Amino acid sequence: MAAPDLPGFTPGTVVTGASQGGQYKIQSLIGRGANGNVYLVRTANGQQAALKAGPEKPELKAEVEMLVELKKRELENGIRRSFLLDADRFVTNGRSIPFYVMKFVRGIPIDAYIRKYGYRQVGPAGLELLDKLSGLHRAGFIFGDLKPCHVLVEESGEVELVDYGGASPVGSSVKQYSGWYDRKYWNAGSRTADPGYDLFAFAVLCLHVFDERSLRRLDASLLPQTRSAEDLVQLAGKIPALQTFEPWFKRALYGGFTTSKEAYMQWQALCRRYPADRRKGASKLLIAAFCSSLLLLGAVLYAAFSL
Ligand SMILES: Nc1ncnc2c1ncn2[C@@H]1O[C@H](COP(=O)(O)OP(=O)(O)OP(=O)(O)O)[C@@H](O)[C@H]1O
Repeated sequence: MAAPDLPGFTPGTVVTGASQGGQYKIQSLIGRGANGNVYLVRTANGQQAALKAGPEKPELKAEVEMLVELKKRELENGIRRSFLLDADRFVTNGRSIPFYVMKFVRGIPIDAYIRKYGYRQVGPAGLELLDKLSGLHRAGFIFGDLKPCHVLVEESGEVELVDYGGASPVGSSVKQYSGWYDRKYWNAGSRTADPGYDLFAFAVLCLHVFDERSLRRLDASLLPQTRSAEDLVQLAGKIPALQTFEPWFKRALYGGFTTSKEAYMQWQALCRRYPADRRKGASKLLIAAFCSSLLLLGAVLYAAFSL
């Protein structure tokens, strides 16, 4: 269920943090999540950012605490570029509303991105995603609720995870998950947070993006107790566009990776065997076609004038 409207969070309002004084001017509502609403804002130095605010709820509090902890561990690991920019409270109309500010991701969900730019984009986008997951795992967390709407891809190809509400410390219980992406749903492992949980979800995400109909059919044909990783491995083997990555899917679905770095390395190696980047290929083709038509036009004009 989406969060309710927040009084005072209208375009033009300046949200001021009660303890740290950060100021954010609301531009528009981006969307509503279960734990709060996400707004596009402008910071005091003119940058765009995303601000999530919601009623006082333990889930939103946990989301902020997780992001604060992640930022701390990233700083310890020398990673300066953090997703979390600020976390504070806004006092308005006698109410104190918790909020946090994060990087604004100008991207589209990974499934829409692959449909828009061609199936070969799964190679580089997958690699970027595995890199992000690997950083998160090194910091001691798993993402948990990995699904297309939580993986946004920017025009540049950069991948960003949004909605850390399902992130859980390694070793704890995964607190937020979604049907197909959950390995327990497929009787393929527990809901204890480990890197393999996210890798399994990424494998199912690919099956969903590339052959939703077969995945749906498979799911409908099985009883809860008969679902298995084997069924997903077989499905992966039948999708021609994913054939290059078949050994990777097998390992991820059977829980064969010890770390996400290992998964990243194997994906990277398989990418080298993957046909060339369509986006670049397509633009090269367009340039070649444009140049040929110019040459043809020149030849026709030359022939016409020399007659
Ligand atoms: N940093 C961000 N930059 C751009 N868009 C964002 C950002 N964070 C969230 N969004 C978008 O805002 C909307 C609400 O996001 P939010 O993460 O709160 O919830 P959700 O993922 O839609 O739902 P739920 O929390 O119920 O799983 C989504 O459309 C999401 O893509």
